[in-house]
Amino acid sequence: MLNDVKNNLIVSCQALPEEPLHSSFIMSKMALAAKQGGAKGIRANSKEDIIEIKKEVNLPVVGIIKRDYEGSSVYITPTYQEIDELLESGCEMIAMDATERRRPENIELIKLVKYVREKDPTIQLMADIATLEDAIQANQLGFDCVSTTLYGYTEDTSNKKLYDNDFEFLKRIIENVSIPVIAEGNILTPEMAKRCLYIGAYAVVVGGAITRPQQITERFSEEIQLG
Ligand SMILES: CC(=O)N[C@H](C=O)[C@@H](O)[C@H](O)[C@H](O)COP(=O)(O)O
Repeated sequence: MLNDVKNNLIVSCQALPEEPLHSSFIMSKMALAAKQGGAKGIRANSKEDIIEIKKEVNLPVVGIIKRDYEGSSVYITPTYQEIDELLESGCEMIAMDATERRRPENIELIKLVKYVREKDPTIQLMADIATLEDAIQANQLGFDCVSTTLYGYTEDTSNKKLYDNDFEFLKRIIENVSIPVIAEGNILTPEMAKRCLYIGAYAVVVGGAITRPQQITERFSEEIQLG
């Protein structure tokens, strides 16, 4: 999958149960629209959505399963259960939370990496990270790439955005790991996506700015009210 998306756009097509577009059918059409617009890969949540998306487009898919467990704030592919479901989904890459936070049942990240490698050596692994330390650890654990997905979304980084100080965090990750670094999270415009690639990101994942109309509308209505 990495070869297919190099220097290109991956569109994240996700709508959680509480969101207006929650539906595997709608996500498959979002993926089709993304493909028609030039996306070279799709990021998607849940086995059901991935299966529907795969029927509609022939693009490689980064699969995740978001699931909440009591006592852990890790929710992106947290346990073996979600990995088993993704292995059945047909996705080409699995992304998982690779932060140093405690996982459900204290499962160690390295064990999940080994599990995927044993079950299906052809599937690539993306580490969703929030700090430089997470990225370095993911590199050492043998992930195929890291993505800045969780920067700004953990207890320690909650006041941050990827685009702060001209993507300073992204630059720091690129300087310190040897695997491809994907820019993901709060990339709101084509110019920002281009800037990430110029800085040295391997590929860019854009979600809400393309596939979450409630977020897009909010930015318009806020701006109008400010005016
Ligand atoms: C933090 C978290 O749970 N991120 C999720 C990860 O899959 C998605 O909700 C995001 O849409 C995705 O990362 C793309 O980011 P953005 O929608 O900002 O372009």
